[in-house]
Amino acid sequence: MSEQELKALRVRIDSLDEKVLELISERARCAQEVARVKMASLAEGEVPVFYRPEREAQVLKRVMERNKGPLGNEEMARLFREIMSSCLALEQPLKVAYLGPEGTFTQAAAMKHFGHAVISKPMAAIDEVFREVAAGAVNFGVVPVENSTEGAVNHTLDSLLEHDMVICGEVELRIHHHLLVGENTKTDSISRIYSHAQSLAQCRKWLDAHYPNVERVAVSSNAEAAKRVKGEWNSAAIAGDMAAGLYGLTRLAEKIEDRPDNSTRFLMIGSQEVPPTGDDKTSIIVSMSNKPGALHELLVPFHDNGIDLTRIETRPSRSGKWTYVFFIDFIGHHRDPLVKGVLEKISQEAVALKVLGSYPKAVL
Ligand SMILES: O=C(O)C(=O)C[C@]1(C(=O)O)C=C[C@@H](O)C=C1
Repeated sequence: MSEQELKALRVRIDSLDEKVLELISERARCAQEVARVKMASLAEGEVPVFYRPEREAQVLKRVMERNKGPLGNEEMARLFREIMSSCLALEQPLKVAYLGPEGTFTQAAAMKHFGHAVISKPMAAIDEVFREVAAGAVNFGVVPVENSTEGAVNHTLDSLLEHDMVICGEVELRIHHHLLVGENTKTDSISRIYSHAQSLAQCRKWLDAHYPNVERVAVSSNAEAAKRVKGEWNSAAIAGDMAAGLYGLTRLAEKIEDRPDNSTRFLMIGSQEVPPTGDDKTSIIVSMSNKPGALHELLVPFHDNGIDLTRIETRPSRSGKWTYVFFIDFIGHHRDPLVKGVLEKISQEAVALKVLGSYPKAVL
């Protein structure tokens, strides 16, 4: 390519950037207008709701449907995700608490869902995220709920039982783990590997094969593990890209998770009910009486109405020995007439039924 050709293409890019810039600014002014309309149409004492997850899901889906390339759908949606995040920040900067410290996969999930224009607050434990949301100190919380290799995150399920929260969104993240060391580490004398218990479990076979005699130490998060090894000489951490970058660690081995499709699903919790989008999921907790066939009774209405269950999890109930509650996720919104009917049928048989929330299926 000649210098002249390159110059001409850059002139074209400059001119396109000017147009993109003007269009993004016009969109941002439009969002400011939306905020004005929302404020103007409030009834006496009503609180404005600026964040609209159902609308955001619609915008991102539309972008993906209309995208003709060469950028991929996910890539294009990610760009629009950030534009929308900045537009929302003009209306109201969202405050989001997540399972910290900085650099956790939960932080990455929060950014994937809300974009980077939010004010984010790392919390030390899952329960603290719930308490922060319950206290109204933040608009939303982000917590992990299940991993494709290791299963349920029980702390989150138990917190959902204890607190009155609304689930208003979900996001899935591919989880890649690396073995990380600080600059002073003697790599041939590693005697200890830190990580979160779930991450150690997700890399169990790799660790058995490569570091069978090294002590595995479970800490509160993999970002915490990364933070610790920064100053230590004989230790390594298992953590992801964000933590590696944040603490300036070197990757001794990359993508060491036992399953290449290792993914984690995260929930957005808050107090805002989300209207139907036509492509939603609902999460409920049900407790049935301890009698034969109870689980069958619970599942029949779903089957009879052709409603897809996406997950069912059992946890001991807090109210009696050997009694259980079921966490169920299914396709549909609790305002859909079909779903309404199923929930009514279940509540006739159940000891207790709580709808945790209906929310758009993850777009990104
Ligand atoms: O449509 C709205 O209600 C808006 O506030 C606009 C907008 C957007 O930028 O498209 C911004 C924030 C909302 O969460 C959803 C969409």
